[in-house]
Amino acid sequence: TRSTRPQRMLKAVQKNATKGNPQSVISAIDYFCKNSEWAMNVGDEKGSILDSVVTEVNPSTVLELGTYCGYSTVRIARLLSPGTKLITLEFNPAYAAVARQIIAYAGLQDKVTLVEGSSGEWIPQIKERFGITTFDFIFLDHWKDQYLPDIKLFEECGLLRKGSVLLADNVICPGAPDYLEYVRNSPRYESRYYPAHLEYTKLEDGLEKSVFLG
Ligand SMILES: O=c1[nH]cnc2c(O)cc(-c3ccc(F)cc3)c(Cl)c12
Ligand SMILES: [Mg+2]
Repeated sequence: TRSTRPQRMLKAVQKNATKGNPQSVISAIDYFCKNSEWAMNVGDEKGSILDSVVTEVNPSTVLELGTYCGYSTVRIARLLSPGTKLITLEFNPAYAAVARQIIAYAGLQDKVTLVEGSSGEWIPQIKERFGITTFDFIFLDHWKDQYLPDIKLFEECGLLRKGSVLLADNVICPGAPDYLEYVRNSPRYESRYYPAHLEYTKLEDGLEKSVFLG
């Protein structure tokens, strides 16, 4: 049967990237998406903004919602201090299977814990399962309708501390208007929009960075 787009992306990484070299994996995926098939990775333009926020925060505890093929997982993990690990949640088992291989090809498997399941199911279990008290950095890149319920769940589960940084992809395209309204109007967050474009296109999109004020 015909391969899937994530499987073709993995083949492109294995063909064009250098094992153990995260930057070459990132470049190989961007090349594949620009020249062969569009795919919903955060991409190089928004990815550079992601890099700058991760570098600024220099987090000890990191959560990513929405692994897909692991492109942003690799972008984040390559910037973490030695000994720091990130947890990434993926609902789709086929995506998770490809992501594990792409993360391993980049040589970052020891810095990543990939969990298969839904954010709603897993967020309440994180403290006890992973010994986390609060997250320094959270990247929301799963399903737009889940952004708002999940940020409320973070608050309810006591997973945020004064200064926790949440960065959300796709707040314009496909768009998360209820999430934006919440973080921009809540007195508990300081929010800022980073304008950019939908990955590999000229369509408007951007990232929303929200700092929890406690
Ligand atoms: O579902 C998504 N999760 C995480 N990131 C996503 C993303 O970066 C882009 C898109 C998207 C946007 C426009 C379009 F025409 C088709 C797909 C989606 Cl749908 C997601
Ligand atoms: Mg996205």
